[in-house]
Amino acid sequence: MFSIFPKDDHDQTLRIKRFLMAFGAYVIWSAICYVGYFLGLTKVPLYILSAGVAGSFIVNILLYLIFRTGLNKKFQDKSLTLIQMVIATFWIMVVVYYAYEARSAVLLVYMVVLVFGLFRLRIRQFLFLSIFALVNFSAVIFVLYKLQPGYINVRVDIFNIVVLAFILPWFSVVGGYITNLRASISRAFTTIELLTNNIEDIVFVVDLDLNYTYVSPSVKILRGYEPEAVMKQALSDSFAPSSLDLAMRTLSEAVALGKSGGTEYNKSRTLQLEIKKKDGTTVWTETKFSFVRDKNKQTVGILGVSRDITERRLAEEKIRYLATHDNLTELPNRTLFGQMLGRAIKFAQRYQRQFAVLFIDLDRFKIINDTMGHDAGDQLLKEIASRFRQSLRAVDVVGRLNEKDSVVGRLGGDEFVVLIEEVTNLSQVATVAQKILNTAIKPMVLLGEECRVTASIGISVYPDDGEDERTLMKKADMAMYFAKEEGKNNFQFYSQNTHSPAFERFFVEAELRHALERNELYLDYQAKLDFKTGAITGSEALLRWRNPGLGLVAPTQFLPVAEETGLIVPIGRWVMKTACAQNVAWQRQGLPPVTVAVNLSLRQLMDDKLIEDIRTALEASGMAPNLLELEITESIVMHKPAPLIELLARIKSLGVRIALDDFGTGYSSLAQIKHLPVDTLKVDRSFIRNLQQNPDDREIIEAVIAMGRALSLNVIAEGVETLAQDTYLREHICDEMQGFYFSKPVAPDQFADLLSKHTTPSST
Ligand SMILES: Nc1nc2c(ncn2[C@@H]2O[C@@H]3COP(=O)(O)O[C@H]4[C@@H](O)[C@H](n5cnc6c(=O)[nH]c(N)nc65)O[C@@H]4COP(=O)(O)O[C@H]3[C@H]2O)c(=O)[nH]1
Repeated sequence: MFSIFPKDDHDQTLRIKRFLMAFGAYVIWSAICYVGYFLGLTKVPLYILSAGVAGSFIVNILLYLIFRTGLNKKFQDKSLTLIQMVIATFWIMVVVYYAYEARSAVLLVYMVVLVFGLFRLRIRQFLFLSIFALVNFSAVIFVLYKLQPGYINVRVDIFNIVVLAFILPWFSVVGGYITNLRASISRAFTTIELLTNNIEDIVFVVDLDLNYTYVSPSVKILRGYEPEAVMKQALSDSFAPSSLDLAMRTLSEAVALGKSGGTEYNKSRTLQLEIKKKDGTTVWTETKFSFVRDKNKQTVGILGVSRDITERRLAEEKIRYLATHDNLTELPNRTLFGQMLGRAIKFAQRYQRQFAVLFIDLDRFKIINDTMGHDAGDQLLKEIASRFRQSLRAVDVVGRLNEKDSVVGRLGGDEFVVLIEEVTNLSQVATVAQKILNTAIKPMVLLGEECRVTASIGISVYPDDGEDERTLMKKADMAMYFAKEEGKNNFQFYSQNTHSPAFERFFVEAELRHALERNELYLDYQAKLDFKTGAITGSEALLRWRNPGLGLVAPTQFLPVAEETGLIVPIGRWVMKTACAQNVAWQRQGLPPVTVAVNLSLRQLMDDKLIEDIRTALEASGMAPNLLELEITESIVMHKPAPLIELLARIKSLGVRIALDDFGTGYSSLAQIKHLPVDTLKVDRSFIRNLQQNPDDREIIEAVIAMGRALSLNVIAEGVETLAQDTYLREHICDEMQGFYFSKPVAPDQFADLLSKHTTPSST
């Protein structure tokens, strides 16, 4: 279809529109001429008038064709304003010639025509047009003067020429000024348009009534709306329900502050807001608000800049999700479950409600995982997780305690927890527990084979079994072990039975099995001090176990279990490796080299790989062998002397030192000690404890010191707690001491502090 404007050429369309406006002026002018003619105001012959009108129409059609063909673009003045005005001037001057008395009126019309030029012509073009007009007018007057002097009023016409001669240059100056102003405004707009077109952020301005006064074109990209469409919308229509309140509240506060002339809001404010899109979806933005102020620093509106942060939000949400959910089963992990449990406690406290925590362990999971592989194990966990989820009400929470960061990674991954809220009686909990057992036992196909797992469930109830998260988890865990002890595939409520010494022992054993991989073990170090110099000569590494359910467990409680079950071997290996690595770390911190003592139990001494383990610990850490001292209790050596002496000799051949711990209790004689490849005797703490009251203890201590001196062994007193004990031992020329009097066993950092303060002058 024909259109009077060219397609996709904004500038050319604009020029044609202007041209058509000018053409409109021609039409009006022609009509005025005819009206003037018929009213007898002009003596122009009709044929001249018609020829003029037809000529001007032809000229205008030609001009239109020039615009449509784009020929005008070849000219410097693409709008062809000057040509149009020159033609108009000529045509008006012809009419002036015939206008006689109406000359002044026609001149007035010409002045109006000149106003067009004010907006489009440069000074030079205007000057040219002015001279052209002046010459034309003067020529008309001259011709009239010659041909029809009766129509000339010399004084008036000369005055007209003089007025034109003054007015026209002035028009040129004003026109030039306006043209320059328009050019700079247009440049500014182009720059703004360029900026707003090229940034993806939405820039918008609202007035103090919260109506849009500007919206950048980028709104089309972000929201799918044309800027004009947004401008017509209410501001509140822009925000999704999740952000509507926050956005409107913030903006209203800002407006109130702006109106009251507040200055605190000077700094821009950033909010994360969800904004509606045309297609019904939403986009998350970071929107920065700031005041728009006028010259007098009065707030006149609010400027907002919205940036799309949907991807960032999604990434953040994903990170949050990953941090709080188990990857495999997508169940809440320990962290999130802990938070939910915390919330449940607060709720139950406030409304005096009961709830239950179920600790579920899959009975045969490890076997399946080991025999069928991890993939099958994962599949099983996923299946079980979805079964648990389905068998619970929506308000109940099921989580998985996957030890993601543990050394072995997957172990412990077969533990699930369930939170059953709003419990009115325990039979309700028992029903849920039974339902869980029933769903777990249902067969499933793994790698083409039909498998079954059973579950053992321990239950604790708030507030009867505990009022805090840790106690409830611990008791549910203990009850779960009790269920295992009761033959698996059953559930048990926590009760005092679960607390029997036999059960405690079982529980400690079960938990100790995971202690290493769950990083629950750590070492404290106790200083050994040289009596003569007052410097620290070494440390003793002492094993500690902190279990989430049991708390800090004393070595005397768990070491016998470790010893009986053989767990002491891998644990002892870890102790040796860690102690050597720590000792080297102190040296790297610039601290003087001191010995580190590690205790060895009978089971460790009987382990075939002991020598290899010692060597590995030394090599891995790079520690000098003579800085490692192995402590063996006197009683072990005395009861199994023959094979041990050989083993100790092999250990010594590595360059490692050996100390006899708890010395004095085994009644070793000088003759026996003589054959032992040892370096140090550690006087048992029981003799030190009573040395002031008990002369027998003093005698033993003195005998040990003498024995040590006779065999050139280092004698160290352990368990020194008082000044009196310290003084006595010092006076009896004991070599070293260890005990609470100087320092308790402490963490590595604290030991480093101690060491830096108590060094021999030569070693600093
Ligand atoms: N009352 C009192 N006690 C003091 C004083 N100075 C030190 N002690 C305590 O006496 C014990 C010294 O270690 P131990 O005789 O080798 O006795 C150790 C050691 O036989 C064994 N043990 C500790 N760590 C390990 C280890 O890594 N491996 C093996 N196999 N056994 C270890 O556990 C035992 C107990 O260790 P802890 O409970 O740490 O107890 C430590 C220490 O805290 C004092 O002035 N007063």
